[in-house]
Amino acid sequence: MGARPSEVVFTSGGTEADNLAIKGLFWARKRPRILISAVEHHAALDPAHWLADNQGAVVELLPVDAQGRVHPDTLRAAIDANPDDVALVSVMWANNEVGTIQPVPELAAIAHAHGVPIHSDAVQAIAQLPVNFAESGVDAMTISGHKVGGPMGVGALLLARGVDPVPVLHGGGQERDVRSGTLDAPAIAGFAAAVQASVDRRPEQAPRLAALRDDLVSRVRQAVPDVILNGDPTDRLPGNAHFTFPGCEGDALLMLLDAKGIECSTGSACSAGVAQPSHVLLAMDQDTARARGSLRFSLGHTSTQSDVDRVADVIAVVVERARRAGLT
Ligand SMILES: Cc1ncc(COP(=O)(O)O)c(C=O)c1O
Repeated sequence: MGARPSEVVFTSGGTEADNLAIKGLFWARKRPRILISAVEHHAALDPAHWLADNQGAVVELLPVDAQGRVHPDTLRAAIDANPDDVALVSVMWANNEVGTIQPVPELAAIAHAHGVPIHSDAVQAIAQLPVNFAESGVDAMTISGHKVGGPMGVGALLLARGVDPVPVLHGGGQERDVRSGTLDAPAIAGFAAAVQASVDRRPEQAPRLAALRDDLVSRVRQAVPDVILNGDPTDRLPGNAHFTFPGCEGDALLMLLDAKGIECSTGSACSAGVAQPSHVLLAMDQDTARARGSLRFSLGHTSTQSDVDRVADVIAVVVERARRAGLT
């Protein structure tokens, strides 16, 4: 991934890596403003909000366009307002709900032009997109084992040389003294193998997934003509298709599809079960009803054409039934 061994700080997963980057850089920089995109995963948003509630941080949510992208001019204007006050910037590589890819190298160049460190959560991206830590220009990058087919409970913060966040965990001084604690070597070995396999296989997997996803999108559109594809139509994670089915409750769709053996997700998988419209869709200027009628299909290395065929075969009937059940 373009990181030197000394730039890999192992953690217990993406959540810890995001917390270390955001809290640690905020504490190290001793400046108030945290510029963070409005569509981040809660693992990045919540530590920023916690710092605002408890440590005097000023969190500025960078707005996104209707496709979920932070425009470079938006970041430039936010930093320019007072460059000396900015502790850090955090913008994810690709969104976990709608799949939109952010212009991270461009954003990194803007942050660096002002001497501000930038963190990117690349948890969703590394198996599906060419992500190179050194070339991206970011100072800190979050990755996680279980999103690349590796074990749960292990991840890493890639941390450029000379970037020194204040530790969240203090103790034995492991991992550059940034993350103390005896490392879970078996989990790390599994994580390393999974990252290696996913990076090696990406050149054939990504186009295969994109073709399956495109087929899924076009057949869902044929079956449900008023369906809306959320996120960027092309510049998105190859395995992501995120739809709004107008007039439906996402949870009703989820249950009807589950009964037919199809697993998908409303909102972020990590926050499913919490009956709130997705903050990502709301940030994309969607109204609550549209946000609540949304569903994400994720394709991965085990997905096949017959999985897509199955969705295409049942989606019209399922949507019809969910519409009759109505919005609550
Ligand atoms: C974009 C993103 N960041 C962070 C996380 C949290 O990672 P972990 O579950 O390894 O703590 C997730 C998990 O889904 C994610 O999708």
